[in-house]
Amino acid sequence: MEEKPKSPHILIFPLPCQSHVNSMLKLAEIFGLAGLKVTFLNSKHNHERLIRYTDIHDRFLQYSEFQFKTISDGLPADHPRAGDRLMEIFDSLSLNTRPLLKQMLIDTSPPVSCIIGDACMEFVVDVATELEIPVIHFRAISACSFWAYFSIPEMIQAGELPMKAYDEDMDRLITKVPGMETFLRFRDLPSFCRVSDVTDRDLQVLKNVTQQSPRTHALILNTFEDLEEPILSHIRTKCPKVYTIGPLHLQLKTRLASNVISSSSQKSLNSLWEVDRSCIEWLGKQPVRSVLYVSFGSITLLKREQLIEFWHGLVDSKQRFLWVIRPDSVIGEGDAPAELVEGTKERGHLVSWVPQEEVLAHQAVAGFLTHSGWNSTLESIVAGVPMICWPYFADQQINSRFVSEVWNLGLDMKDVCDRNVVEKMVNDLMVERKEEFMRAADRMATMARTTANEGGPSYCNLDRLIDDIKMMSSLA
Ligand SMILES: O=c1ccn([C@@H]2O[C@H](COP(=O)(O)OP(=O)(O)O[C@H]3O[C@H](CO)[C@@H](O)[C@H](O)[C@H]3O)[C@@H](O)[C@H]2O)c(=O)[nH]1
Ligand SMILES: C[C@H]1CC[C@@H]2C(C(=O)O)=CO[C@@H](O)[C@@H]21
Repeated sequence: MEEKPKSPHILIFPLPCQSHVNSMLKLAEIFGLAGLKVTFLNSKHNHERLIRYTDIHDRFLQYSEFQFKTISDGLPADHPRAGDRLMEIFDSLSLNTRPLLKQMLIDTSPPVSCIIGDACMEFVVDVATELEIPVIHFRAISACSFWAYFSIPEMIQAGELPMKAYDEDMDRLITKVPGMETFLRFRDLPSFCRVSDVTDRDLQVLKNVTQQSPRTHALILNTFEDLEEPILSHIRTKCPKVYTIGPLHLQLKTRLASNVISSSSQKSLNSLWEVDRSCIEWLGKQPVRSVLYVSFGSITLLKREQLIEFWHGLVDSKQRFLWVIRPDSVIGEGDAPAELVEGTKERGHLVSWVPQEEVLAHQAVAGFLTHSGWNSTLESIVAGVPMICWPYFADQQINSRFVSEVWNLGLDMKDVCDRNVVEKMVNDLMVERKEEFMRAADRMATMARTTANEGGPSYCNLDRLIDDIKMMSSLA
């Protein structure tokens, strides 16, 4: 009798950072919908907060072949895991988590047939190779950011990195990122490139992890061909097998809607904090397309003076605004300054955490002042909402350049925090150039929805990925 092909057992392991967890959790749920056996490996810290603030366990109970496992990220419980201190996680993972992962893989039964690992974690490829388990990389950033990181060795070789001195010409063009020679400035590079010494720890970490991706069976990117094809063709010269499956949040929604069995709620899993739904009621009282939504993601930290500059610019713009100020996001303070809360009542609404996809889809929202995190950028693209970009760190700098100069979906406020600039850009986006940006955003939103709908390129790529994983497992 023909031996039944082995069914895959996939271990999905994100960088223990909220947005990476949430992206890969969406992929995991799609695998659950496809009936695959999945072990989702989350850090203890993040899993406890997911349990506390979402319906994660009930939501995944319906997938009989799905299990959560947790692992220590090696950081103390009170570590902020935000701002630039987040970079400390890399050493901790490599030192503390690596041996735990190896032992877990040895002990897991049935054995793991394929690891989908966050491409930020170099040690995963090393451990998997030692145990002869195939690895597929998932990188939670844009193709353009990935490609800039991948080109760091060439930039160093050509003397384009590091910074020359602190009076560096931040607007000098970078020529060693193929496909970006005509518009990429030094200031648009990932923030880890703003160093005067190429041995800088963070630069080395990001350079080295990105160079690992060609070692893996394939690379998964949460993007789509219509958005980044020119850059994807460059990446494919180094990583031949790239699966573009984005926008992932839209793919999941599409697949949940067409799955008669799934009882999954559409409630957001993007929660490391209590979601405040008062914003939806407040939005319901605002005129159509009248509100600027303001949020800087799950990691950004702001100085008090920066917060005040944004506040004056928003109030002076005379536009309505919904502003997320995350509980841990103001350096040296707890919540937002009292005078800011008091002075905001007339046209603004302050909240600590919102269901962002729902907010961006609301008819009252006409613009998004964002830090250009990749998930926020994709969510804004899908919702057809133009952006003002104020990048904080990592891949955000290059995302904001593409939003403004390549995709024409908004304005880049990089490296500036001034009330007059905030006021002017808000008025440009919400009044002066509103129709222009809305038209461009609507065109891109249509392309995003087409690719993620059944039969679209991203949808079909994800089906191909599932078939690829099944094939790998049957050959194991
Ligand atoms: O009130 C809020 C604010 C944000 N979000 C969600 O939180 C996520 C934020 O993700 P993202 O926009 O990617 O920003 P970060 O949390 O900062 O993400 C980190 O990880 C990303 C890759 O996953 C990188 O692109 C970013 O630069 C990096 O900072 C999004 O899905 C939002 O929908 C909410 O649900 N409610
Ligand atoms: C901790 C940050 C360093 C880089 C990581 C990342 C990436 O995939 O390059 C994006 O932003 C952050 O989430 C991670």
